[in-house]
Amino acid sequence: MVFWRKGVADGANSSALLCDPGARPYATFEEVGMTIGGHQILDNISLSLEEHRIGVIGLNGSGKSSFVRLLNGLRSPSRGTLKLFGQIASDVLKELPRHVGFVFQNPDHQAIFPTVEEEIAFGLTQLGADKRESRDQARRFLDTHGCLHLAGKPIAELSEGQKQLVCILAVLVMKPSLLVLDEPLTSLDALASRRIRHMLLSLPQKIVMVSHHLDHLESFDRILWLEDGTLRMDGTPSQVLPAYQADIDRKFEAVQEAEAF
Ligand SMILES: Nc1ncnc2c1ncn2[C@@H]1O[C@H](COP(=O)(O)OP(=O)(O)OP(=O)(O)O)[C@@H](O)[C@H]1O
Repeated sequence: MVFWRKGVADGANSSALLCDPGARPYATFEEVGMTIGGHQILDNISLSLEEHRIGVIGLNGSGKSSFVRLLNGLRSPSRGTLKLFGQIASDVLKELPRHVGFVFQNPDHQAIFPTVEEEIAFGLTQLGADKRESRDQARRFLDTHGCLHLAGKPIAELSEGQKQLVCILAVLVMKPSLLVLDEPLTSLDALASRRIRHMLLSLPQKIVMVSHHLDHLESFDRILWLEDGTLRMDGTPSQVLPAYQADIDRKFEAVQEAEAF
């Protein structure tokens, strides 16, 4: 499923679209913070995003999912200024789903239609295609990606890897300029993970991907390391990944030492 807010801009009124999908940077955070229920989740994030491949890392609860949810309007800042595709994010919430495809860790949180074809077709109807046209387009799209054999299959009967692939295709069919992936490969076996990663890296779309697998991010252009809701480090994989790994090693040793006493 693709997340649409009620009244999303459709094909008929596309002249009213405000976002520039080619904007560089496509996202600008100025002292952005987020508080939910009195709990500070993100604080004082200032950065611009324009690289083709950006990885987001950090320990559990560091704010990665909250951060990437800001990019498609699933979450909103409580403080600071967030601009997406050249516009203040809160001014373009309805338009964001056409530019930002969001893939969740668990396909069961995303797929809502009974069959693969319906899941893929839904996004096309949201873009203005009629039902029949969207079904035809969905089948052609599945064919292009070597998945036509899955078209009529119930999503519930697919393997985890097939489900995740369908979720990614359901987002891609709408040709977003940015793909945001929140740990999309976690439940996949090594082969399925590698195949989907290979497919993702061959896409023309810009990608922001959360991952706990540091080796999956080695070829990326930029890594953001979040810690306790703040940006701890921002740089190339060769700068950030070893520093993050060393920090984990230090924390592990500290816990071991504390437990020894
Ligand atoms: N709706 C919410 N209400 C209250 N607290 C929340 C909410 N969503 C997230 N949090 C808290 O915000 C913090 C960051 O959560 P988030 O899911 O962004 O972290 P994460 O880095 O993605 O974690 P993980 O690696 O475990 O997925 C956590 O302490 C979490 O409990």
